[in-house]
Amino acid sequence: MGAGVGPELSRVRWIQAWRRLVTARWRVARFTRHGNRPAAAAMLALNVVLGLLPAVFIVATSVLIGRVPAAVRDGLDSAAWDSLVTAFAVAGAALLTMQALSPVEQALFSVVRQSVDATMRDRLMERTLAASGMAAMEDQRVLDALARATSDLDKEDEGPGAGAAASIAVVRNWTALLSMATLAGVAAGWWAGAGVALVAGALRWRQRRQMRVAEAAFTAAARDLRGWEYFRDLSTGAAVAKETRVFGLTSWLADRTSAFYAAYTVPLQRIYEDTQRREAFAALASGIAILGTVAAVVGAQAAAGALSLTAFALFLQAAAAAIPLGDFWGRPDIGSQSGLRHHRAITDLDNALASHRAPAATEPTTALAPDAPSRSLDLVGLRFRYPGSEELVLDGLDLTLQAGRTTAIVGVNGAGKTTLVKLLGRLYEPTAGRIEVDGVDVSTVDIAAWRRHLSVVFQDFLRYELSVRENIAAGFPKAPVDDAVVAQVAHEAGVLDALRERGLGLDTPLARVYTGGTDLSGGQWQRIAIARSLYALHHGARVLVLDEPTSALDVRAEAQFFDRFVDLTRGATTVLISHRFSSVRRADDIVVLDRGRVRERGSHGALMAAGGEYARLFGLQAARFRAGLDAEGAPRPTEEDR
Ligand SMILES: Nc1ncnc2c1ncn2[C@@H]1O[C@H](COP(=O)(O)OP(=O)(O)OP(=O)(O)O)[C@@H](O)[C@H]1O
Repeated sequence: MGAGVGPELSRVRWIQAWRRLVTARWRVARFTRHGNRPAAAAMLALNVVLGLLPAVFIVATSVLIGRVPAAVRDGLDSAAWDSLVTAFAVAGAALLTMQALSPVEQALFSVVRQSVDATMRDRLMERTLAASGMAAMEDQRVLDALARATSDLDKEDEGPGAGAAASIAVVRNWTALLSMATLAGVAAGWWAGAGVALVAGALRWRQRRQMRVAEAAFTAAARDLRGWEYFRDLSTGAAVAKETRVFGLTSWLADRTSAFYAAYTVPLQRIYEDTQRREAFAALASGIAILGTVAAVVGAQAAAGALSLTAFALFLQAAAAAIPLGDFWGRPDIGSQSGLRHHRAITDLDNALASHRAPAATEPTTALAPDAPSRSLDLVGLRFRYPGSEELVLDGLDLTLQAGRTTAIVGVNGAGKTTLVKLLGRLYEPTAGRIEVDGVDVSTVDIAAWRRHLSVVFQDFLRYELSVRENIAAGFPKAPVDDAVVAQVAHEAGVLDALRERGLGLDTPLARVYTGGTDLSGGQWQRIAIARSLYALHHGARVLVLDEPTSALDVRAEAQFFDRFVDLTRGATTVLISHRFSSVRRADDIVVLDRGRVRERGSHGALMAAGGEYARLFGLQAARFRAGLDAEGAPRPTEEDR
């Protein structure tokens, strides 16, 4: 029984491998559905024609050669001469048509490639943005597949678009190869045609195998490739120019870049050389042996007069044209290999993202009142550990945030403050426990609807290379920009005055790469982020979360901001995270977070009177401020110093 299972299993494996190969190629070809279909159809028709034209040329020139003896014998007015001229005209027309159609085919290749790439880019964005939380974007498998799926987009000869276009372009080469083998068969017998097809096919197989082996090595080297790309961009990017120069990191960066480059290219090169040496030689030697035998037999037949001159010329030309078609096909080969790579990356990405997709809701989502929370936001027994981590960052946190009031959260580095912000934004789901809005478990609320209730200033907020207006209006992108509100919140956040002092306005691009553009100081950027969150409040957000919103503001600016804080937040439920006790003291409620739990809680007065951790830290900071030092003990800079 065991003897029978082996061949059966290997047959099944072959069938599976073949199906995988064909299915993947078919799927890559079907990328064309997402692009310019008329261009793809025209390209297909053109490639069939271009694939047949060499055969037309070879038949015509063979007929021409065959007619030469008769034409020479019978003279210019003979039928043989006329047919020689006709054959010459057909060969010339075939050649000229090939020359004329090739650039049109190239242009259609670009149209198909670009149109497919544009759609695939949008689909990739949709896929990744559809992941509602952060866990997917921190998953190595997702990041890896995403990097592979995006790395070839918009390249001239690589990517899904080039893959789709290449699936059509290969039709030309296969048509040409098959027509050459057919011609050789017609001219000298089926066995001669089969010999030509066998040699060209074997060379083709070796070529594709070499590409597959290199591809596998390339995939294995993906990590080194990412390292190389990272260090290459780092060493040429403007963002790091200051630090690399000040710390003299230039040669260190250059060494790292070269090391990663070598790590990913050297193994590839070795594989390439190995397969080139062993297999190319084997394929070439067997090719020469087969083709040599076939040519010798055909030549002997011709010499014996068993083959006409036309048939002999046809065989020779068809064989000579077929063999190079077994070699590397350039654009079609690079494109189809890259298309397969992209297809694999997309499949991997979908699989990796699927594990992060929330299970389909079994119950209808709960609707929130537009003014929720009107009573409270409750964190109930909240526990959380980051995916892949053992450490419990939040460990049974119970906390009620009164609606319309400001709760400040303080705590040492790593206490879990920012993690709490992420959970409030549902960038992660709690490991246990829940967040309730007026008694409604927020996990039962539509995530987009909940986020519309929320406005957040993240510690690492985004600095868009857009105008001041667009940077602020990003707080509520769903509605047309409301200029009056933009100006109002820019004024409230203190950014308008700072810009006007420099002769700048809301239209100023916040990037030096644009004409009239500028960059802002750290504190000024922070004011933009505050303005953005206030803009969201104007558009219906009810919960405002500020994670270290004034860390880059100077003392005077910070004091001014908090003087108007209650007025600015207009009764929103506000969570303020800060290391600066001077800014949290005015909060209605202060919570000291320690290792993911509430350690102390109360008003500033109550906590000071209790003489606990808050009082100790407050006293420490106040003493440092009196000594002219900041919270970390360094001399306190002004905003303009930054
Ligand atoms: N994405 C992440 N994956 C794994 N662990 C993380 C991640 N982000 C933060 N942590 C860990 O979670 C803990 C809490 O981090 P968190 O950023 O919430 O602290 P924090 O109180 O905001 O600190 P800080 O005052 O320095 O901003 C830390 O131990 C941190 O190392």
